[in-house]
This record gives sequence, structure tokens and C-alpha cells, in this order.
Amino acid sequence: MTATRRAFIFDMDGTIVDNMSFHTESWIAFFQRRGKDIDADEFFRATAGRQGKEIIRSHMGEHLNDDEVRVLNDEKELVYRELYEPHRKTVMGFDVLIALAKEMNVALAVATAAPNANITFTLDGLDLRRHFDTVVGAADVARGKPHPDVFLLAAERCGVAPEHCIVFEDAPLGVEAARRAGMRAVVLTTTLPAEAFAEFDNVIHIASDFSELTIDALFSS
Ligand SMILES: O=P(O)(O)OC[C@H]1O[C@@H](O)[C@H](O)[C@@H](O)[C@@H]1O
Repeated sequence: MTATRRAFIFDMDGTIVDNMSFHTESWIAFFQRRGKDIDADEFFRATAGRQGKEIIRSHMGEHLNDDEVRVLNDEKELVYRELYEPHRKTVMGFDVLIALAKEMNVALAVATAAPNANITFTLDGLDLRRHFDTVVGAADVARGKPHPDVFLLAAERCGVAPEHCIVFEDAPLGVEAARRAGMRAVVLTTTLPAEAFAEFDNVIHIASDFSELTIDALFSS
């Protein structure tokens, strides 16, 4: 009998790397330049996991065409990468967890709202891409989280059914996207406290980093 294939699907920003404060800082600078003040906490809860183009349209107007949105988003992401680069590193326990998962034949995927330039910056900058069976980003799907598209595409590319996938997330919109995809989620409290996830019935574990997680325990939750 062959064992059921299982997968870990990792959100990238705020999960593999603890960088969301740098995203927020770059959005604040971006909007300040245009005379708009934003509240950091409220902004994170409402936007983390959405694609940059969706965030720009919802704050600056649906009338913007694709080229205008791309230029604006590139400006924001460039600032983010400059700010975060000196701090770029994985969250504690991540490298050990994925090495163990590989040994146990668990498929590994990344599912992120980030554009390709940020995926390259993080996954290639930290030499992580080679560990993953697939990487799904903003360029691969039309809609960001809370839509389930990135997670469903990652699962499909891994050849694993949603009920055998565990998503790792730091943002409420990401956990909601996992819920809509029919997937369980492990929450990393890199950015928000555990209470922010109280409403979700698909959350099986909440942790401050990856070091306390046990693969068998997660799949049997
Ligand atoms: O899906 P992930 O990896 O958490 O990425 C989310 C982020 O992607 C970024 O590209 C956006 O600029 C952020 O504002 C957004 O929150």
C-alpha cells in the first residue's frame, strides 16, 4: 500500500521570514508621499496576504490601469526590499522543520501574494528555492488571499488533496484563504497575537516560531 502524499504549504512573508513590519513601513512611506496617513495595525489586518495591485487599487482607485498599478507597486516593493535586506533571515526552526519534512516525504510548497521580484529576493536571497516542489506567487493567480487560489494551485502542483495539506500562515486573510481551500492551518505569531485568530476553526496550532512543531503531531491534529 502506498502512503497518502501530504504537503506543507508555507506563506512566505511573515511566515518563512519575519518581515511584515518592513512591508508596513514601506506602505506607510508610499502613502505618506501621497498625503495619506495609514494606521499600521489596521492596515496589516486588512491587507496582509492581498496582492500589491489589489491593495493599491482599493486605496487609490479602481480606475488605475495595469501599467499604472505596476509602476506604483514596483515603487513600494523596491522600498520594502531596501529596508528589509539587512535583516533577511528565516524564522527560527524553519530550516530544521523543512529538512525533517523532506526526510518524511512531505511535499513542500510556497504560496504567497508577493510578486516575482520579492520571491527572488527572499527565496533565492536565502538559497531556499531548491527545497520546494513548487512556488506559487501573485503572477500565477488572479486573486490574492482571502481567496483560496494560491493554496489550491500549490496543492494541485504537488499532487496532494487539500485535506492532506497543512498551511503555515501569519495573517488572518491567509488563514481564511486556507479555510476556503479546505486546509488546516498553523499560525505563526510573528506579527499578530494568538487572539487575532480565535474565530478560525481550521487553526490546529499556534506557535511563535517553528522550533516547537512536530510533524507527526501536526498531521494527526
Ligand atoms: O502572502 P504573503 O507572502 O504573506 O505576502 C503578502 C504581502 O505581499 C507583498 O508583496 C505586499 O506588498 C504586502 O503588502 C503583502 O501583505
